Amino acid sequence: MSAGGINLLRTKVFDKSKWMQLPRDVVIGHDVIEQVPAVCEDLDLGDAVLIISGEQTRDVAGKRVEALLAGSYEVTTFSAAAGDPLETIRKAETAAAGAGFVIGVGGGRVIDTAKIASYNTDRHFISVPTAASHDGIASSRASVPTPEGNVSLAAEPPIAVVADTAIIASAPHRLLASGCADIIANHTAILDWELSHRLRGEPLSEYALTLSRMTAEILFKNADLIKPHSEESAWLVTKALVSSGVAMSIAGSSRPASGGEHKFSHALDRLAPGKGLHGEKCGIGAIITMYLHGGDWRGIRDSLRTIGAPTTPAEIGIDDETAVEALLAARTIRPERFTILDMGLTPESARDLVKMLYRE
Ligand SMILES: NC(=O)C1=CN([C@@H]2O[C@H](COP(=O)(O)OP(=O)(O)OC[C@H]3O[C@@H](n4cnc5c(N)ncnc54)[C@H](OP(=O)(O)O)[C@@H]3O)[C@@H](O)[C@H]2O)C=CC1
Ligand SMILES: O=C(CO)COP(=O)(O)O
Ligand SMILES: [Zn+2]
Repeated sequence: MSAGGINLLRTKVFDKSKWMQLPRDVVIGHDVIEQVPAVCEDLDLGDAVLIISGEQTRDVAGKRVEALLAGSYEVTTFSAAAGDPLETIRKAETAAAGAGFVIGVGGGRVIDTAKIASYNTDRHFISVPTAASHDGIASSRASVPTPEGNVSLAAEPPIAVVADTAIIASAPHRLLASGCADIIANHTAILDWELSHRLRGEPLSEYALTLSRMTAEILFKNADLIKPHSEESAWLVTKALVSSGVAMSIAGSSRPASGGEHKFSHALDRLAPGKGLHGEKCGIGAIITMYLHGGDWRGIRDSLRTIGAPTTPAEIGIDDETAVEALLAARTIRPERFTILDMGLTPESARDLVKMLYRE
């Protein structure tokens, strides 16, 4: 296979390409909300800003951001009140179209609304999380519940993240514990990804996978340092959430942080709406998927307990039969995402798993 001394096998044209979108400024720490004007100035995003926040988070931090920017920018506000998410997104898009850039100040739902509205109107987006409850803080993905199930959408990656640990530490501890559970669930998300790679040839990103695993391991090892209303805990968890979001951005999908445990959580979103937080449901699901992978499921359960996150469906008001239904329905959510829950789970085995692993 050689011509004129050149090995033809080795001259194959390299035609891979990838576009990763990562935040430009990430500011984390005590009282950094005061840095929002400096960040906007640094990024030179225009004169008109739309600030999206929620009913509670507007009081927690949205109004402060409005006040900080009022002197220098034309400020409009949008309340992403809980309700039909798709309708809220459409209304947010209309508001975003009239502004130069968008700031989302709130929890996961508010950040996702701001992210999608920015993407669909081609506006830059700044993420100001008020709680360390989910790893969408810094990612280029959004997760939206629809009547057909939860969809993972491409969204505007934040050009900046401003995470004030004083605000995050004063949020209800349940939100921080939920964020920890979302990260701990990366352990099983990765195992599902590797399984799909081995069985189905799904491409793996070693960098995204390693970053996601490392993030989960750091949190897992430091579970006993996570305390309610501690700014140091808020710091540790927020950094982990940013890092997990970056892993998703590197992969160009939520695969490094979302496997069967997330599909179980999304099935519960539909079967038991309003019960439990996103990360809480993912952590509960990860106990079962880790057991099925033959891994340290007790370790997952114990670290969730240490952090103060729930470990059984009953703790979030979900009965065992609904959990069984969610385990079985998980495979119908994003069916192209192959996970351990696609490997022959039956109603009987799902019932046995729920009984055995969620005993107390
Ligand atoms: N893009 C991604 O990759 C990801 C997206 N998600 C999405 O994020 C959402 C879940 O986020 P999550 O944060 O758990 O839930 P929510 O955004 O629903 O927030 C839960 C509640 O906490 C309140 N809250 C937030 N911060 C504070 C605070 N500092 N003090 C007091 N109350 C506060 C919110 O108030 P308010 O009423 O003001 O909103 C809301 O009532 C889901 O929609 C999920 O799909 C989750 C993981 C990853
Ligand atoms: O929640 C996520 C990662 O933690 C995003 O995952 P989904 O794509 O399953 O919504
Ligand atoms: Zn998640």
